[in-house]
Order: sequence, then structure tokens, then C-alpha cells
Amino acid sequence: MSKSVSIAVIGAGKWGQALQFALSFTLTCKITSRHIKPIENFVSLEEALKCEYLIFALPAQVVRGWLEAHFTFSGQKILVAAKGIEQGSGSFLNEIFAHYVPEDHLSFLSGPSFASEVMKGLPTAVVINSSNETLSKEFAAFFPSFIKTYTSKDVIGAEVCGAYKNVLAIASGICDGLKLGNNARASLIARGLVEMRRFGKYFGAHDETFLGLSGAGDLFLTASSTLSRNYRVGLFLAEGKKLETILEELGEVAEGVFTSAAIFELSTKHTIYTPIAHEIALILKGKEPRISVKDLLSD
Ligand SMILES: NC(=O)c1ccc[n+]([C@@H]2O[C@H](COP(=O)([O-])OP(=O)(O)OC[C@H]3O[C@@H](n4cnc5c(N)ncnc54)[C@H](O)[C@@H]3O)[C@@H](O)[C@H]2O)c1
Ligand SMILES: O=P(O)(O)OC[C@H](O)CO
Repeated sequence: MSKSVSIAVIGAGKWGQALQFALSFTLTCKITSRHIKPIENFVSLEEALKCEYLIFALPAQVVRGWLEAHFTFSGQKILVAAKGIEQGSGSFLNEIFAHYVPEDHLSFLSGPSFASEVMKGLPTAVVINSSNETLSKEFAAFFPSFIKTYTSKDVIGAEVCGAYKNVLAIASGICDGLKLGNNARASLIARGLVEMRRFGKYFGAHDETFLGLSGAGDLFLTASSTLSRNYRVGLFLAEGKKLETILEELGEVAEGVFTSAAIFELSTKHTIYTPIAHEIALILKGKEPRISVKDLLSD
């Protein structure tokens, strides 16, 4: 891979830094963020925005405001690495980016990928999703050999899976925090997969996406490991901790908190049956987790 490819990661949180680390095996990858960080190839935002390829690793909830404040399209090719649905508007990230970037310059990253494991060079497999297959293949070629890349055209499927699994990971954390057992967690994850497929199908997602890396792959990972911030939010909620305290102590983004509200709004608006996400949204507003479990079992 030519070291002359100009590429930058926007956002130097956990995921942005892990992606820069991974891509640095094949090319010189710059990184920028709102606060200067002592990272090799850290550049100003102005310099990053001049790159031909940009990877967005900002939390989903800040993407719209960030684009409005900082971004002017000048031919950049973009890979969106965030996983979430915007609370309030219920907008998917591809809808938000579409206001600023032509569709054929946009791609979306999905699949099982804890930043901490990528940072150790441990193997995984991810998917680059875009209506423009040439663009997907260009980004796929930038990844190092320890990350196997697949391509897909199912942008909405990948987006729904990446966002929904965070909500289901909170549910799984609650289930384990309440010590409901392995049977209960497996039941929850399986029903969660059915639920996220039902939700995704409404928006045009393809069936096979839910069975692959973006769907089952990322869901199984996130809903069964304390490495997941969303799963840990669930564990602490089950212990009776206040959401505010949990998020403060976490110090990193847990997208499922916001996405559960977005799913609640979207499924109410479009009459989609999403019982697990519904209960998570209620728990995050203060409902007692044990009552939610009872309600889910009797539903
Ligand atoms: N960490 C992972 O393992 C992982 C893996 C795959 C996808 N993701 C997704 O990537 C996204 C980012 O996650 P992360 O792990 O890097 O989170 P993080 O909390 O570690 O970092 C978020 C970064 O965004 C920056 N930020 C927050 N608000 C901002 C704003 N208004 N303007 C500019 N910068 C702002 C913060 O300073 C921070 O550096 C999320 O959507 C997450 O779901 C994370
Ligand atoms: O730590 P989480 O819960 O944000 O999950 C991180 C990644 O999305 C896993 O693929």
C-alpha cells in the first residue's frame, strides 16, 4: 500500500485511535480531535480535512453538529465508524451525512471490533458498507492483515445492526447483573436478534446482514463481554446505580443509551414491535429492571 495515500481519522477517542493504529500498518494515517493529543501523526483539523480519505470516529449524537460546524465537501471519500441512531430526530447516520456528502463518497464500518483488542493487533473481521463498491474496496485495502475485511451494499442493514446491538448489550448486562442465568441471556440475545431484524427490515435492511458479522457477529460480541461499555452500563443499572453516575464513571460513550430512545421514538412512530428496546428505554428513564424483566416475560 502506498504511503502517499492521504487519510485521516476524525476523533481521537478509543475507536479513532484504534483505527489509526490499525491503518498505520499499511499507510501513514493522520488523526485529529478537538483536544490536542500526544499521538504520532496528530494534525490540526484543517490539515486532516485536506485528506482524500476521512474516517469519522465521533459519537453518533455529535455528528450532525460537527458536520455543520466544520465540514465542507470538496471530494473527500468517507468511512463512518460510529454506531448509533440520533436521538430526537431518529435519523440514521447515512441520512445525516447525506446532507453534506454525495452518497457515492460515503461508506460505513460495521462488525465485531472492540478498540482495545484492535489496539493489541488481535484478529477480527469487519464489513465496509457502501452503495459504491469501488469505494468499499478502496477502504478495505487500507486495513492490515490481522483485520479481514468484507464489503456489502447494505448500508441501512449495517447501521441498524451496529446501533441496535448496543441497546441489546445494555439489556444483556442487566440480565447478567440481575443474575438471571445463561439460559436467560441466550434467550434475550436470540430474541434481540429477531427484534433488530424486524426493525431493520422496516427500513429496508437485507436479511443476510443480520446473520453475518454486522448483525449476529457484533451482537454476540457486545452482549457477552465486560469489554463493552454498553454491557457495563447494563450491569451497573442492575446494581441500582443511577444512570448519571454510571455515565460519569464510564467517561466514554455508550451509544445504546441514546439509541434506545431513538428506537423507542421510531418504533412508536412506525408501529414496529420492539419490546426489548422499549423496556431498555423505560429502564433508562427510571423503571425498575426487575419489573421490566417480568413485563418482557409476560408480553
Ligand atoms: N470503542 C470501540 O470499541 C468502538 C468500536 C466500534 C465502533 N465504535 C463507535 O465509535 C464511536 C466513537 O466511540 P469511541 O469508542 O471512540 O468513544 P470515546 O468516548 O472513546 O471517544 C469519543 C471521542 O469523541 C470526542 N467528542 C465528543 N464530542 C465531541 C464533539 N462535540 N466534537 C468533537 N469531538 C467530540 C471526544 O473528545 C472523544 O475523543 C461510537 O459511535 C462507538 O459506538 C466504538
Ligand atoms: O464498547 P461498546 O459497547 O461501545 O462496543 C464497541 C464495539 O461497537 C464492538 O464492536
